[in-house]
Amino acid sequence: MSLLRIAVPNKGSLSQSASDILRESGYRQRDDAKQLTLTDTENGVEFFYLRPRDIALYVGEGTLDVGITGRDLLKDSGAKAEEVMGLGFGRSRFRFAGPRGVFTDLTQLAGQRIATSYVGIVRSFLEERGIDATVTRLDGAVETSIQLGVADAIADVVETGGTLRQAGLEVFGETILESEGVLITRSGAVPDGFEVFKRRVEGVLVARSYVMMDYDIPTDRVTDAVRLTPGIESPTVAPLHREGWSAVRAMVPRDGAQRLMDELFDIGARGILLTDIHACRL
Ligand SMILES: Nc1ncnc2c1ncn2[C@@H]1O[C@H](COP(=O)(O)OP(=O)(O)OP(=O)(O)O)[C@@H](O)[C@H]1O
Ligand SMILES: O=P(O)(O)OC[C@H]1O[C@H](OP(=O)(O)OP(=O)(O)O)[C@H](O)[C@@H]1O
Ligand SMILES: [Mg+2]
Repeated sequence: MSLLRIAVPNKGSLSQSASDILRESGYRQRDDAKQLTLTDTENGVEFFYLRPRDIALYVGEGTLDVGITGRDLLKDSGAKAEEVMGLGFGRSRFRFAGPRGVFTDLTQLAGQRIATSYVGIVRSFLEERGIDATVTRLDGAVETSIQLGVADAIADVVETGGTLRQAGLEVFGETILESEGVLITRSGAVPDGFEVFKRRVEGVLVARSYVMMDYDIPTDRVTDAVRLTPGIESPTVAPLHREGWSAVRAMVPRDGAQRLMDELFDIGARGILLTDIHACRL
């Protein structure tokens, strides 16, 4: 059987998190940052560690079957690859920014020079809005280009906003794109072995966002309790040895789990336990 060929970021913001999610999904990952490829025959996959910016290209061409990259990089590449799912890490916003107090509106960009590492995204965004500006590609440290007189405004990845602040810049206009790490395949293609890979990764994402909740409750209040913890399919309800009591087990979203415990306690639940889930198949 042929191996599923997967592209993984070799450097940058997405690299560590991408390897982590693959490892949690049960795949082997390199332990030397200089390693270029890794074959995991047991799991039927082969990993290629590549620049995140190049990954959509390889996948779009069909050279590699699956890739992990940023949504912004995928969009910027114009490659014939499509997002299968967001992976919840490497979250950022792609924004226009300029010197403090200079720009308030996107229309002011007309006739200006804009520096960015994401020329594809910026050009199509401006074109859609009929704004005519000069877009210049820089490799990085885009924030400094205004001070150096190369550009009037920039478009760049903003995470905490710290870099912009340091450069005396501020964002303006609507957010161009909300980005995160994404799983991609060639447009319209479902490579052999992809379903299993996808299910494993999905299992990790669910395990990260859900926890298992167990509690005991008087049987006459089970209906109310189950309304609070409906689970994914439906909660498990089992009789306790103690007459008139039941045990309930259900997966609940990690966010808000503490509040849920308070509410369950209020309606009479006791022995409420929260447990991490490490992996699952739904
Ligand atoms: N704080 C951040 N800075 C840069 N990119 C980020 C950040 N957070 C998430 N990302 C995402 O990482 C991807 C860019 O990865 P890439 O490796 O090209 O650049 P990088 O993380 O800036 O690394 P470097 O510039 O050090 O090579 C994009 O999808 C971007 O949205
Ligand atoms: O909002 P913040 O939390 O400050 O993060 C955003 C900054 O991080 C990235 O730069 P990076 O460090 O990758 O350098 P680069 O510009 O050379 O890519 C990005 O290009 C922004 O400059
Ligand atoms: Mg960078």
